Amino acid sequence: MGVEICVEGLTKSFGHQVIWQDVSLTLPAGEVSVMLGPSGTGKSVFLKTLVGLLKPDRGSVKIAGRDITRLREHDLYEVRKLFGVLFQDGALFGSMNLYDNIAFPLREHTRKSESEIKRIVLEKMDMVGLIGAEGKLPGEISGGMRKRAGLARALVLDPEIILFDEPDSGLDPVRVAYLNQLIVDLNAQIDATFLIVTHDIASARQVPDNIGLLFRRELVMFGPREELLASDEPVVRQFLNGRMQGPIGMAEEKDAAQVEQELAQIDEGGPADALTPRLLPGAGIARPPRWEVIARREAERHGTGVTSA
Ligand SMILES: Nc1ncnc2c1ncn2[C@@H]1O[C@H](COP(=O)(O)OP(=O)(O)OP(=O)(O)O)[C@@H](O)[C@H]1O
Repeated sequence: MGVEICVEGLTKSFGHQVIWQDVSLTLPAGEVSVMLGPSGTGKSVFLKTLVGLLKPDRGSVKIAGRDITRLREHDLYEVRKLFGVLFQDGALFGSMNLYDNIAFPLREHTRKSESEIKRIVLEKMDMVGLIGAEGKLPGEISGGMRKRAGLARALVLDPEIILFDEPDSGLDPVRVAYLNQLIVDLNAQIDATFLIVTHDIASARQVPDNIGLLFRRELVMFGPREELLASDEPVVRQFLNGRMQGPIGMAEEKDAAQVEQELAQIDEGGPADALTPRLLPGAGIARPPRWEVIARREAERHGTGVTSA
């Protein structure tokens, strides 16, 4: 079972540049959450702060009840073992084949025998569909395969929390669809707490239990998927619909009068958006028990049993 992450009043600056302030949210144990936000709003900084790679100016990050912002390096090292992180490019060592890349955390952080390591590496490679590619170098495979190899490596220490930094960047839509399915299947199988930073709205609509949005140095909203997808908050609607009209500008925020004029001109036409159906785990993979509760909640809000297929 994954662990809950409870963030309270978190603020981070670099020099005089405030990245975000007073961020509070709870990532529920075992659930999938997505963090959205325009470029440069500090999503990667947020991930790094959760894992203790960056120290916030103020606030707390409680993981399994311990505030990691106050831990000494040795204790932080222990807490970090709860995490698996999938970096944007997979962060593989270019001179090592996939097997050795994936075995690396086990050889570094455990005293397991090579035969035990082999069992675990092959199990994780099987989970991400990479069996047969053990001997390949990262430079010899596609971007999608590199992501999956990075994911297998993030899984070998059986993490309670997995952070994904733009897992879909640089992938074609079909590979993104496969990766999303893999993420949903993995969550159902290992029950860890997932946080995904992405720019891909289609993924954000289908995959998570919860969605958050960072903008103007603040967390505009964080809550259940169906709540954000139905929100009238202009920033949320603009972002989820990928529109130019609204508070988010090309480089900076726009002035209030311009935003008001643009919003007045939007004709959304037709009935309010139907709730995008949730991506279900693949055949043979049991749905986590929480899905029943979520399906009921979504059906109540949207009037149909869209998620209980
Ligand atoms: N170590 C650092 N020192 C100083 N400034 C930093 C550091 N790391 C990040 N920043 C600044 O923090 C801001 C937010 O960066 P971050 O990469 O978290 O944004 P992001 O929302 O992930 O962007 P994108 O969606 O484009 O990946 C940027 O202005 C960046 O320059």
